[in-house]
Amino acid sequence: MTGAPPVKRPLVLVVDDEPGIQSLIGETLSQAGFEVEAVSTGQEAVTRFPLLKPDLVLMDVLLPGMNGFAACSLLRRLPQAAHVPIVFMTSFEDTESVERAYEAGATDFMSKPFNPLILGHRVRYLLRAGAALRELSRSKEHLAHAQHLAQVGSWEWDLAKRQLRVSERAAIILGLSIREFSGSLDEFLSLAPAAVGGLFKSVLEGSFVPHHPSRQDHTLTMPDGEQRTVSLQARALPAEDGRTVVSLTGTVQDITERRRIEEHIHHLAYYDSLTGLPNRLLFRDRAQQALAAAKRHEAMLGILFLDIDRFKFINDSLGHSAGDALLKQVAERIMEAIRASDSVVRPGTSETAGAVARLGGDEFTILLPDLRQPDHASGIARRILSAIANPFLVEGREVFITGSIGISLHPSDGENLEELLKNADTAMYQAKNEGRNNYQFYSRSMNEMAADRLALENDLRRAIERHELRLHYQPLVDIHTGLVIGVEALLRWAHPTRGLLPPGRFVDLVEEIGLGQAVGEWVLETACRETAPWQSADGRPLIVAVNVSNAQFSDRGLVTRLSRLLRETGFASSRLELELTETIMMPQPEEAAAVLQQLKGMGLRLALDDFGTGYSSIGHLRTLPFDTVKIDRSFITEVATNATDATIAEAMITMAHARDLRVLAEGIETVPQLSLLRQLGCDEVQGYLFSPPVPADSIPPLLTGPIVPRG
Ligand SMILES: Nc1nc2c(ncn2[C@@H]2O[C@H](COP(=O)(O)O[C@H]3[C@@H](O)[C@H](n4cnc5c(=O)[nH]c(N)nc54)O[C@@H]3COP(=O)(O)O)[C@@H](O)[C@H]2O)c(=O)[nH]1
Repeated sequence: MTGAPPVKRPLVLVVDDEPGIQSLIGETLSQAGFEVEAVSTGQEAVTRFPLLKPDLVLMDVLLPGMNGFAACSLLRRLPQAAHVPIVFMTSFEDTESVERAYEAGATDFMSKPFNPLILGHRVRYLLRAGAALRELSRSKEHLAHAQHLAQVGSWEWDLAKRQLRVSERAAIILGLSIREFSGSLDEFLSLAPAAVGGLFKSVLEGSFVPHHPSRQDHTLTMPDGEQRTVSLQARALPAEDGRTVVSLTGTVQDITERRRIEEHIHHLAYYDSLTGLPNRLLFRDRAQQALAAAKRHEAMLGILFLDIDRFKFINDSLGHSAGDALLKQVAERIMEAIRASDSVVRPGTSETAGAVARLGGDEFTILLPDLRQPDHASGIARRILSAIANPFLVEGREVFITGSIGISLHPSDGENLEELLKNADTAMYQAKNEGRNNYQFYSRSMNEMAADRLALENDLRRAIERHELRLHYQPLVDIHTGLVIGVEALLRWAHPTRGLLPPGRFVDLVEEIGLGQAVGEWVLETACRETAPWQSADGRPLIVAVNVSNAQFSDRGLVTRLSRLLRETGFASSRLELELTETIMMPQPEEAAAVLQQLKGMGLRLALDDFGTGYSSIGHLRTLPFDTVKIDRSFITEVATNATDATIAEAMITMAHARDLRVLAEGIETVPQLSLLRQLGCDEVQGYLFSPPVPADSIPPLLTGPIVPRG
C-alpha cells in the first residue's frame, strides 16, 4: 500500500549549555509538532548547521567559549543560514544586548524563562514569517534578474518623507557610481551626472497629475563617452482622496539597443540600401511636405526625374555588381552636383538630405522645394547631366554614360504629387526621344505622346505573333561594276492602323520592353530564309547585312544562337554580314573583342556601321577583325559640296584601306556624290540613288545586271 509521504516536521536547533533547558524546550516543541536537535556551544552550532539544515535556531546568549552573538554572526555567513530565523533566548533585556543581537543577524528575542504554553506558537509564527521573508527575497531576486534582462530599473520618490529610492539596476543604467540610492532628492542630484539630474527634475515636475503617466527619452553621454539612450517613466500615486499625490514611482530603461534597431528598421524602410539615398517612400513623404509648404507660400516647386540612358545594356554587359557600383557613383555625382544649389539646399545650411532619392533601378528624383524660376531647374539638370557625362571608373574600367531628365513644376504642371511625378516621367521619356543626354520640361502635348507610346508598346508586344514585322532590303552596290553584291536587311512594322513604320519609330521601344532578343532572332532567321536563293549577276554569293543591336551583341548566347541558325538554315556563314556600331566596345572592350573574334572564327563577315560617329574609331580599325567599314551618311550628304567632308571621307577610306578593309559609303543620293566617292577610292555604295529599301520580291530583278542609278 502506498500512502502520502510523511509530512516532514520543521527542525529547531536549540543552542544552550544547560541540559535542563535543552530537555524542557525539546519536550515542549516535540509536543507542538517539531523536531528538535540540541547543542551546547556556539562552535557546535556553526559546525553542525550545514548538516542539520534546521528551519529555526533558538540561541542562548551566554555560552561556553564563543558567545551567542559571535555564533550568530558566523551562522549568518553560511549561505544555508542566510534566511533562517535565529531567535535569542535571554534574560538580558538591556538595549545594548538587543542591539548587539540584531547587529549579529538575530531575527527576534525571547525572554527567559519562557512560557512553555506559547513557545510552540511563537516558533510556528517565526517559521511562517521566515518563509514569507524567503519568498520575498526570492521575488526580489527574480525581479532584479528580470530588470537586468529588460534593462529596467525602478525608482520611487516619497513626497512626505522627501526620500528618493533608486534601484540598483536604475543606478547602473543612469551611470551612478553607487549601487543603489536612498536619500533626499538634493543628495541624489548632487551625486548624479548633470544630464541625469536634469532629466529627473523635468520628469518629476511633469508627473504630478494622478493617472497621467509621463515619459521622457533622453540620450545621455556617459563618463566614458558612451552614448546611452534612457527612457524615464513616472506615475503619480494618489492618496485615498484620489487627488493629492503621495509619491511618484517610475522606471528607468536603457533603450539604446532598441533605438538602434528601430533606427535600423527605419533606415531599411525609408532608404535605398545600395546608394544610401532616400527611397520612393521617403521621397514621397518629403515631397508631400514640400508641396504643402509650396501651396501655403504660393511658391514654385520642381521635380527632376533622371533615368540613365541604356542602363540595362550596361548592366547586362558589365554584370550586376558593376551596375550597382556605377549607380552608387551616379548617386554621389548627383549629390555633388546639387550641393551648391540654393534651390535645393536650405539657405544657411549645407543640407541636401531628402532632396535626392532613388526610386528604383536607374531612376532618380531630385526635389527642388523653393524654386525661384524655372531656369534654376534647368541649370541643375544641366549640372547633373555634365556631372554624369564624365567617365566613371567601375571595377577598373572606364565607363561612359549619359542621362535623360524630365522636369515638372508646381503649380503649372500639377497640383498633386502623383501628377507632378507622372509628368516629370513623361518629360523624361520625351528627353529620351529627343536623342537622350538632355533634359525636357513637361508640356501638356507630352501626355498625348506618352499615351501614344503606351498604345504603341502594347501593339508591339503582339507584333511578332500577329506576323506584322517585315524585312525590306536595300542593295549594296559595287562602285566600279554597278553590280548588286549584297543587300542590307532593314526592319519594318506593318502596323494595322498606322501603316508601315520605319525602325526609328520602334526599335528603341523593342529594347526597352525586353523584346530585343526575340525581334533580333526573327530578323536573322527571316533574312537567311528570304535571301537564301539570291545570287549576284556575276554568280557570286550575295552578301546579306543584318543590323545587330548592342543588347543582342552583349547577350552571352549570341554565338550559340548564330551557330544553330546557320546549321538549321544551311545558310553559308560567309554570306552573312553583321553590322555593328562602335558602341558595342564601350562597356567592356576586351570581352567585345573576344566575341568578335569568335564570330569571325565562324566565317561570318563583320561590318563597322556608322563609322566616324563613335569615339575611338581609329583604334578599333587597327585591332578588331572587321571586313567592311560603312561611312556614316552624315559624312556623305555634303561630300560633293563641302571640302572638309570630302577630306574626312578620303581620310577614312585611306585608313580603312591601310588595314585591308573594304569601304562602303551610306546614303548616296546624287551622281556627284557617287563620282567623288569613286574618285576617292570607295569600294561600295548604298543609297536612294540606286534603290530605297524594298520588299523581298523587288530584289531579284535588281540582281540581273549592273544597277542603274535612278533619274
Ligand atoms: N537592331 C536593328 N536595327 C535596325 C534594323 N533595321 C534597321 N535598324 C536600324 O534602324 C536604322 C534606320 O533604318 P531605316 O529607317 O531602315 O534607314 C535605313 C535606310 O533606309 C537609310 N538610308 C539608306 N540610304 C539612304 C539614303 O540615300 N538617304 C537617306 N536619307 N537614308 C538612307 O539608312 C538606314 C540604313 O542605315 P544603316 O543601318 O546605318 O546602314 C538603321 O540605321 C538601323 O540602325 C534591325 O533589323 N535591327
